[in-house]
Amino acid sequence: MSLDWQYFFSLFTVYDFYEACVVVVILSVLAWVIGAVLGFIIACCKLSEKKWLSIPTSVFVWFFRSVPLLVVLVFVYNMPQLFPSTGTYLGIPFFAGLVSLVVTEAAYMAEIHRSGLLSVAKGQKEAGHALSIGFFGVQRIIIIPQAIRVSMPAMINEFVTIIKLSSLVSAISLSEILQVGQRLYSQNFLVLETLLAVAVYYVAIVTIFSSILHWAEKKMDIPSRSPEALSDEQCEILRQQAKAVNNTPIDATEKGMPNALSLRQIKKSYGQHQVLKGIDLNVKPGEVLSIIGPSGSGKTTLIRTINDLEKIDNGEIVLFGENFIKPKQESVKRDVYQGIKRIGMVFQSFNLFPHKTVLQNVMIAPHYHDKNSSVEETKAQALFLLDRVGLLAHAYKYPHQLSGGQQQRVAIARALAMSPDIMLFDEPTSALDPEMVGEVLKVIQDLAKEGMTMIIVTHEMEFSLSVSDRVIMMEEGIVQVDASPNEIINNPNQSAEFERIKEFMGKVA
Ligand SMILES: Nc1ncnc2c1ncn2[C@@H]1O[C@H](COP(=O)(O)OP(=O)(O)OP(=O)(O)O)[C@@H](O)[C@H]1O
Repeated sequence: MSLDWQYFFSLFTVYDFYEACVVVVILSVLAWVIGAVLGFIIACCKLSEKKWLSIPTSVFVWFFRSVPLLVVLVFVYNMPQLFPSTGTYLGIPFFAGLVSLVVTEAAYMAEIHRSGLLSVAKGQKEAGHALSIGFFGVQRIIIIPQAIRVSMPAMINEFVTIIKLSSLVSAISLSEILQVGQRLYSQNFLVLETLLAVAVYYVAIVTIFSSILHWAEKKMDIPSRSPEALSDEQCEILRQQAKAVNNTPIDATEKGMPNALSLRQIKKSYGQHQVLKGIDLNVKPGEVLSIIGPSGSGKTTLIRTINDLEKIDNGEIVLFGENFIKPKQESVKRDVYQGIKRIGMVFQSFNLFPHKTVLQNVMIAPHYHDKNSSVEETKAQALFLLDRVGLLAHAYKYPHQLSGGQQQRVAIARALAMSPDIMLFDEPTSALDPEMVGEVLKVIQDLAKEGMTMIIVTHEMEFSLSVSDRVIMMEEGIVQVDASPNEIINNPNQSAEFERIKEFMGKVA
């Protein structure tokens, strides 16, 4: 027996096949898009801490991933027997097929989106929070674009699966490609030739759409983008556009000026482990404070409480005499967000947004908060800040194209873009190679000279002595020493505490 090739080729002129192809494409695209959106909502609910959201959605995913599509399909198509009012839509094979594909795909897509969302580093959310961007803003601008990039290859794969699964809808008499083929071979019994043609139609659809989606995926692939550094001439043009950010330091000598920060009896525990044991600390406007101490003494935890990245259990933090942070149950969201806006934070691991250019990273917070400013205005100020940290030439690069030191300088510019009254630095040089430490410390030093109020957690002992007005040494969750660099170095009263801090500094340096 041999195949009837003439008949096989004639099947590519059958109009019904082309009509069926359109049905398959519309059904698949709709199922993919609706499934992706629904799947995203389900993934967010599944990740929620609220049990009434996470439990039902987990059950939904578990159920529809377990039941074969064919069963869902036949069940949905026959649903009007149970609920006659649904017959208007579910009695139509196309709608019954679409509903079945959507619920099944939503369950699969939810798992794809969940892994995408989980893949976005925790630091990204924290960086958004530190820029006082609200929950939905963080999701929209920072988390979702990154999660979708991670999910994209699996989602493309899912589209191919949907196209193939759409052939099952022939079971409820939808006139799709397989059904047209079945109709033909039931008349002439040329089964193999017809199924071969059916396969070619499916392969063609899958190939065309996979190519389009792979092209889109490539367009979204940030690591493959590598914009060049700008030339001196290009930098000069940008420099002309740059506009100074109005960041006049607060006049500390002004009469009646309250403390920039007052920490009162701050306590914080992780489970049974009390990390902060009642910290009292006042920081005057314009003061530079370094926090040093052995590993695990609570330095990072303390600085993170100052912009609400860690909740406090007890005490309060007052910002320029105004209510700011209180324990969770007493906390006023508005006070917290208003306060965070006045504080810039620089993290050990930079936490730049990898899907945004250097310039966009710096523009993101002012653009989000100041709806009255034009994009040009925000851009001009961002260019000014980038020039100030020596990175104007890298404005259009992505974070992955920069060295650690450069990334940290962008992070400083990003924090300064909010015109903060206080800057917090959490071990800003710990993740850097030794040769890059200097360039970051220089930027911090310049800020200190300009009168910026700063709290710096650092292991750079010499730097802390040279740049700070006061050095705080923490040990086991309490402030052991609070003194000026001069007192520490000269120790005029032969204080045992200062000897201890000198000994510690000697060991670390
Ligand atoms: N999210 C957390 N959950 C549980 N324990 C934590 C958490 N974060 C910090 N800790 C614990 O709190 C203590 C203080 O940690 P912290 O990071 O504040 O110390 P550190 O002084 O900054 O140390 P290092 O200099 O090594 O960064 C440590 O014992 C740490 O294990």
